[in-house]
Order: sequence, then C-alpha cells, then structure tokens
Amino acid sequence: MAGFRDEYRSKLRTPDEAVKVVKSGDWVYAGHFAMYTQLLDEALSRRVGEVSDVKVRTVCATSVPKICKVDPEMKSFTFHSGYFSAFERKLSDKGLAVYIPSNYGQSPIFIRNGSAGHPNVAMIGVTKPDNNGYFNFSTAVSYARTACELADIVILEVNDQAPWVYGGEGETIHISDVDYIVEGSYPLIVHSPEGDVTDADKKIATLLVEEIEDGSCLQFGIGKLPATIATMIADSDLKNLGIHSEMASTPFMDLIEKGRVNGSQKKIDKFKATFTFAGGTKELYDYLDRNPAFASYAVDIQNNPARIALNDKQVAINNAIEVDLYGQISSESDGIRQISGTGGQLDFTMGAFMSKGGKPFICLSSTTTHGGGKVKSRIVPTLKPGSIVTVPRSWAPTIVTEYGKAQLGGKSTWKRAEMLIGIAHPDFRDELIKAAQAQGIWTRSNKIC
Ligand SMILES: CC(=O)SCCNC(=O)CCNC(=O)[C@H](O)C(C)(C)COP(=O)(O)OP(=O)(O)OC[C@H]1O[C@@H](n2cnc3c(N)ncnc32)[C@H](O)[C@@H]1OP(=O)(O)O
Ligand SMILES: CCCC(=O)O
Repeated sequence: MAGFRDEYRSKLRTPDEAVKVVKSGDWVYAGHFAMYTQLLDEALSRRVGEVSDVKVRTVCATSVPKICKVDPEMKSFTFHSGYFSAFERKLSDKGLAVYIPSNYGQSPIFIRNGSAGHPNVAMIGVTKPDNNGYFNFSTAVSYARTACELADIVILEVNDQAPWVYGGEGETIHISDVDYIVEGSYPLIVHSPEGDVTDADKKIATLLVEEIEDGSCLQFGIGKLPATIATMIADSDLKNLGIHSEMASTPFMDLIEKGRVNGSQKKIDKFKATFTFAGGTKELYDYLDRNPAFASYAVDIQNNPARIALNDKQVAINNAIEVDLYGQISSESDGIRQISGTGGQLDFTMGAFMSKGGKPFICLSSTTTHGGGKVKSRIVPTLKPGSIVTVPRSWAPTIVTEYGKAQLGGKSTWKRAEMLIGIAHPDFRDELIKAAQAQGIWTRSNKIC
C-alpha cells in the first residue's frame, strides 16, 4: 500500500509540467466524452506557438477544447475527432476540426494495427485510484485502455468527481502502467439531447415500443428519438429486459428503477446493463458509481457485432438524418457537412440482425426544417451529393417514421421504394413516386397503401 502511495506521489505533476513531454509532430490521444481531459487541454493550449503539428484526437468533446480556441490558424495543434458533438461540428464548419471515419468498434483495431496515428502521448481522464493502485476510466472506457497500452507516455488526469464504473474489460489501469498523474476536481459535463419531444416523436416511439417483447435486449443510440423511446419503455409494462448498448443515457436509471430492465434473459453479462460510454445528467453519473447493475467494456469488445449477437432478441434503436429510396441510411452528414459520426450505428445494426430474434431499427421523423429552415422530407429519392452512407442498403433495417414501419431487409428496390414512400409524409409522396419512376424503381403494380 505504502509503495503505491509513494509511486503516486513520485508521478504527480502539475498539468503544465506533464504536457512538457509533448513534442512537435506528436499524436496526443485525449480523454473522450465527459472524460475529456480539461486540465491537460488547457495546459497544452499554453504551449501554442512553441510546438507545431501536434495532432490531438478525441471522441465527442463535451465543450470547445482550449487548444482550438487559442490556435485558430492550427499552427500548433490540429484537432481530430471520431464522433462530432455539437461543439465539434461547429469547429469543423470553420475548418478547425477533422473527422476520422470509423465504426466505433473498429477504432481500437486501427490504432493497434498501426494504421491510425501512433499515440505518442495518451492523456486520459480517470477516477481517483482504489486501494490497490487501480484507476477507472469512468464514463468513457471507449478505447482508453488501448491508447494507454500503446502510448509512449501515459498521463492520467484524475477527476475526483468522476464515478467509478464497474467492468467488463478494459475499464481500469494500474499505476505501474502510468508515467505521470495530474489531479483535478470538476463536475462531469452533462449531455442531454436538445429539442422538444414532438407528436411525431411520440408516434414513432409508440410504433417502436410495440415491437419490443418481454426479455428483449436493448441498445439505444444517441439523440432525442432514442431517448424518447427509452423513456416510453420505462413507462410501459414490459419486463425482464436487458441492455447491451454503446451509450448509457439518463433514461437507463428509470428503466432499471421501474423494474423494466433486470438482464435476467441475457446470454452474456447476465444481470448487467453493459455499455462503453455514458452521457447524461449528474444523476446518471452518480447512479453509475460502483453500481453492480452495470458493466462497462472497451469499445472493440462491446461493439463487436458477433458479440452483440450472442444475446437473443437484441433490439437496436438508432436515429438518422435521411434515408433514400434504396434504403441507404445517412445518419452523420448533411451533404459534405459532417454532423456527427458513424459511431456504433452499423455495429449494432449488424449485431441485432445476427441476434436470434433480433430487430434493428432506424427511426426518424418524416420531415424536418433542419438544414435550411424549409420543411423537407427525410425520405429522399437519392442522398444529396456528398452525403455519407452510415448504414449501406444491404444492412438496411426496419425504418420507422410517424407514418409507419418499412422492413427493408431482403426486399427488392421496387418494394423498398413503395414501402418507404408509404411511410413518407403525405405531402411529399407524389413527388417521391415521380422520382422513383424516373429512377426506374417504380412499376405499375406498385401502390401506396
Ligand atoms: C456515439 C454513438 O455512436 S451512440 C450509438 C449509435 N450511433 C449513431 O446512431 C450515430 C449516428 N447518429 C447520430 O449521430 C444522431 O443520432 C443524429 C445526428 C442522427 C441525431 O441526433 P440528434 O441529437 O437528435 O440530432 P439533432 O436533431 O439535434 O440534429 C443534430 C444536427 O444535425 C442537423 N440535422 C439533423 N437533421 C438534418 C437534416 N435532415 N438535414 C440537415 N441537417 C440536419 C441539425 O441541424 C443539427 O445541426 P446544428 O447543431 O448545426 O443545428
Ligand atoms: C466513434 C469513433 C471514435 C474514433 O475512431 O475515434
């Protein structure tokens, strides 16, 4: 015990001392989500002008990184992210953030096989150590462990307000694997989906909840709709549900506390709700602290489609920006504008398809005023030039709008067009039929029921 305390003291540095190890040209892997390493970011930002071409990489930063604020010409730092938060997409709009495409579950694989930038320095957010000298990656297990294992230098930023989240695998690091430690104390940033819940959202949630059976195992993606659906399930009378998800969100508390989720039917991680990162309210972060109802895993394990499929009746509930008449799903860009990222959407869609009795869903309102202010259909003839396909049509699951469900798997292009137009907003159906005719995916026998 004493040895570990001495080792802790000997590795303790101020943030400014710790970031001195960063050299020009380095890749710096920073903390993810609410575990973004705020003190080290601030200290690194003070080295602007002194270093050049330092590439900082994170996932879904929950505030604007200081290194971006101080270096608008990117002379010292370039900021990279594998999934854009609202802050990051606004930085990207100004050319100040670079996106790294990947299925979330693949990201650590690319880092390990050397095709992603080698982590020269890992600066990762953790909890205070336990009595055995272990730190916990808290709400962002993600690929923190992989980054630390491969990094030349590991700096931990201890946040004594971070909850200790039980694992799984990949959730801790021992002090003997660490070079430097800095200490901090600040509340984890809250992540809550924006915007009011509309009547369309409620209708979609109702259509989706009908599909869930007692004993289903659930994944909820990021955004307002998955959160609305989770809340509706918490208020339903479903029972013996399980959770195998990428993200843990605020409604998970109610799902467990109201007795909907107990994990009793899971084939792996029985009685545990599993995830790789959490984003929600302070109450969620407090609830996760040393709560044996949860287990967090490294993302390459948690998001592995083959592992997701080990649980029966896996239901994947994710959100999209647009779907075209071929069933291509765009969930991360508006044309060439990168909005968010692929995240675990394809990982979980594939996993749910492969699970016995599994059901993958993509849900979206039939119209939006996003991206220009004018009402437009989210079911579109073709994706606009530059739009990124997050789920290819070969893996297209059931699409749900407030007008119904279209189960696309195995269907012809003619049938897909018919089904998708059938769940489009009525005001746009005629023009979609004309487009489908022009595209050769509409026959005389096609009809909208
Ligand atoms: C981290 C994870 O991977 S969790 C596991 C699952 N992963 C995924 O599903 C990844 C892909 N999905 C996503 O990123 C999200 O679910 C989204 C983006 C589809 C929806 O998330 P929400 O938070 O509900 O989106 P929201 O409606 O607030 O819109 C987000 C942005 O997209 C823009 N947007 C949304 N729809 C459209 C559209 N049809 N056209 C143009 N822009 C659009 C909005 O204007 C907004 O940008 P702004 O902040 O600059 O105004
Ligand atoms: C969500 C993808 C994360 C990464 O590759 O950094």
